[in-house]
Amino acid sequence: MEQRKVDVAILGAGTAGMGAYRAARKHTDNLVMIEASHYGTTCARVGCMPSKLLIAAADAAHGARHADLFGVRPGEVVVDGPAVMQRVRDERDRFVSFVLEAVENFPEEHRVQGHARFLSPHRLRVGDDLEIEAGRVVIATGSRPNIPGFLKAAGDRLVVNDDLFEWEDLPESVAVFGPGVIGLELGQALNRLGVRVRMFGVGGAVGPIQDDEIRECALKTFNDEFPLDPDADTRKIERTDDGVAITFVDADRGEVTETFDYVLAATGRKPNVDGLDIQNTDLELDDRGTPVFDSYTMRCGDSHIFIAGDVNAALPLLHEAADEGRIAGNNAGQYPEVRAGLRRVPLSVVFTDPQIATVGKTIQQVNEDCRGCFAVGSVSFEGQGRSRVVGKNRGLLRVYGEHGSGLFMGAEMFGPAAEHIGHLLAWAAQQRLTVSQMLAMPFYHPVIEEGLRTALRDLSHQLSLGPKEETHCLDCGPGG
Ligand SMILES: Cc1cc2nc3c(=O)[nH]c(=O)nc-3n(C[C@H](O)[C@H](O)[C@H](O)COP(=O)(O)OP(=O)(O)OC[C@H]3O[C@@H](n4cnc5c(N)ncnc54)[C@H](O)[C@@H]3O)c2cc1C
Ligand SMILES: NC(=O)c1ccc[n+]([C@@H]2O[C@H](COP(=O)([O-])OP(=O)(O)OC[C@H]3O[C@@H](n4cnc5c(N)ncnc54)[C@H](O)[C@@H]3O)[C@@H](O)[C@H]2O)c1
Repeated sequence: MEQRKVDVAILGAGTAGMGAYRAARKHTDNLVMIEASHYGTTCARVGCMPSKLLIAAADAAHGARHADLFGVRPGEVVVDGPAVMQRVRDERDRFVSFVLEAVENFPEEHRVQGHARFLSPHRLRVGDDLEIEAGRVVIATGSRPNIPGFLKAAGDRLVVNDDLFEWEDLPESVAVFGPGVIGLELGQALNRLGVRVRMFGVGGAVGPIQDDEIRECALKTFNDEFPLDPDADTRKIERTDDGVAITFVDADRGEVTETFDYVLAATGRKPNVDGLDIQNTDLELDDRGTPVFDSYTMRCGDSHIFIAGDVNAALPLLHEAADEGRIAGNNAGQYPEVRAGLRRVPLSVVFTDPQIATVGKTIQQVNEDCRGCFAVGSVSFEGQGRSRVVGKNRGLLRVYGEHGSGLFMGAEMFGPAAEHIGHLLAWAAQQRLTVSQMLAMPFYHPVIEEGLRTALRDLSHQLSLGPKEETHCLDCGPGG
């Protein structure tokens, strides 16, 4: 058995692990980054990037099909499945190659391949023939799809996001289980590429939406495109000669059976803690078996172990994994000195059409923090000038502010350009701006952001800080 002794060991070479490695290396050259599988990160290989590539193809098809709105008739729209999937893979491989290049630039002695697990708080076993004694450890092992047992009846036709990007062609039909972020993004994209899609949820959830009015609006809009039951009653799943037969209760038709080529499990992700023999660390675990940690230092209890990225199940997003990795790596490197790192205002974007953005506190958190003393401003994008001009006039934005202080607290949006408006709102929340300060900022004309101004004016009025928003106000140009 080979033995090594290092100052810092990092488990996982994803976004969080690589960030941790770079930060820790500023403090010591005696460190290792251990990767159980492929280098390249979840984001580039099977996550953010290939999903957005598929969505880009879907947007192109959708745009061509709806050009008629503008009097433009491109003719029959043909989706060439193999060409769509080829571009997804080619561009994906390009993104992955940049990550691989970065890893190859790390000194060879810093890179170890094999599955790591704890033998004791300071000792790690990697594969069968390496033992590492580590002064400090960063756990950055990511997450994997969580597949409910009943979906296994789909047999070889059960797929997760990783499999989908390897398809050589588009199938005829896909049943998507889980209308969460992954299910909505991939399901809508497949549907727009001509694949028959039906979406099955549980408990009524739609993506990350917490505001009931936004959820209603999103649910109705998605259902105009493909059937999405957020609380489906699925009776039976069976692998047949033709694919997968799913028996479920349809609101209009009662119990029906529909056959699909594939079942996509998008039913949430599971932190990769279970393969770590975490019980050998003596760390305190929460009721899901995840180590209890400080979200500013990423330190587990008062130990020498830090945890960053999807594995801690707190904010499973790319920019959060990068921040957490940096904080964890820095603290592991300079241990026993441990410092709080910069955490940002929560921001998430779902790349559906319309997009979903959530910013700052949820409506439930605002209610709790303000003890009920808050107001909501809103705007519908149906009549909003710029949104109508570009034919993207669907959706709703709701902004939350505190009575008295006039502080902007958070927002949820289902609408056009939510990826951009979400950023403006997150920057305002992080600067702790009041609604009046936000309204003092410039707004160009005609832009979708004028819709944000309308929502803020409404909020200002609801907080008794400003007049009622005029309908068709002329200083905003038509349709603010
Ligand atoms: C389909 C999809 C789309 C997404 N889209 C977006 C998006 O648009 N925007 C966004 O912000 N986020 C998105 N995400 C989320 C984002 O990809 C993750 O939050 C991010 O990649 C997490 O990085 P990580 O470093 O924690 O994990 P990973 O990148 O998964 O890295 C963990 C690494 O640890 C390794 N590992 C596991 N166990 C061990 C072990 N015992 N020993 C050694 N190594 C081990 C794994 O092999 C893996 O390489 C998406 C995710 C998916 C699945
Ligand atoms: N645009 C982005 O930023 C982006 C894109 C994709 C993924 N992600 C990240 O990846 C994480 C994981 O995504 P996800 O979509 O797997 O998880 P999720 O938690 O967003 O959604 C899972 C969905 O599956 C549903 N579900 C659970 N069990 C079910 C069952 N038995 N039948 C039907 N539905 C069921 C849940 O109610 C939920 O709606 C997200 O939380 C997000 O942080 C982000």
